[in-house]
Amino acid sequence: MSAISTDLVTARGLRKRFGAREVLQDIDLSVSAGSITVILGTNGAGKTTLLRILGLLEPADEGTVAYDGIVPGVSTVTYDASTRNPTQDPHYLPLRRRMLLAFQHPAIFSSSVLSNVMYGLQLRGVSRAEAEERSMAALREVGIAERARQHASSLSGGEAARLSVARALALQPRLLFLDEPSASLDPYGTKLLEDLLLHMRDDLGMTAVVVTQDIFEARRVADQVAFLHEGRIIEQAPRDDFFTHPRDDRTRRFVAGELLV
Ligand SMILES: Nc1ncnc2c1ncn2[C@@H]1O[C@H](COP(=O)(O)OP(=O)(O)OP(=O)(O)O)[C@@H](O)[C@H]1O
Repeated sequence: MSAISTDLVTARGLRKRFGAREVLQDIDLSVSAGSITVILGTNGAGKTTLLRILGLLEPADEGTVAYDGIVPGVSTVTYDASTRNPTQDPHYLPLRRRMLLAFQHPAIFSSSVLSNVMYGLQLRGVSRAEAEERSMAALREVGIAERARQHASSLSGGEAARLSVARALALQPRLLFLDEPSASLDPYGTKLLEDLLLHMRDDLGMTAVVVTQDIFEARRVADQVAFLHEGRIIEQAPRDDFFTHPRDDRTRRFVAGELLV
């Protein structure tokens, strides 16, 4: 990460409610360009919902998100809660094309593994030949090139997770959102994923926001850590500060593996 870092994503005052339940409250979050920000939190804390809002898959009820320097030639794209359906709104299309969200159970199209990786590239206007070349290279990097012609629905959970990472590698989005990327990976797959994540940051200049419940994974990959608890960001800090000098007692207890009630 460069010494002078700019914030690529700045969320202010995000709130989200499902029925009577307030799932996110007054969320402020900053994501520096070229960094890996890990969102840690307990089950049901709102991590996936926050990722979906930041990734423009879900509207917030209140608040704004500024995306700086993601769309070429456009300094800032601002999202606010008056947009009811950011997924459909053409205003956000150039922004969405520069972002990729990868979920624990990736959306898999009913076609070959290779086509699943190529799809995003072709959607963005990359020629078929180049898309195939980049996709095969990505599948080799994640270790499932021999599955390229196989039907994607026949992949195991861990292989599907690798397919998600291959999509990111092939596409090289400016901003990558990963939801519990190593949840179904074996130790070798987890190491591969974490190494690729660091490679994407260091060599490809990508910025990532990673949701996990695994504090050890956060220690290994994070530049910044945000702790989300019961819909609120309790603390956001550089990794070492977060783990060695947590400011909030709930963060200290979470990091120590204690039950938060
Ligand atoms: N579409 C929805 N409709 C109603 N409630 C929802 C919806 N999506 C999420 N929730 C609720 O919002 C809360 C936060 O869910 P979310 O998936 O964001 O949490 P999480 O931190 O990712 O949890 P986990 O670690 O268990 O995956 C949960 O109580 C969940 O039941």
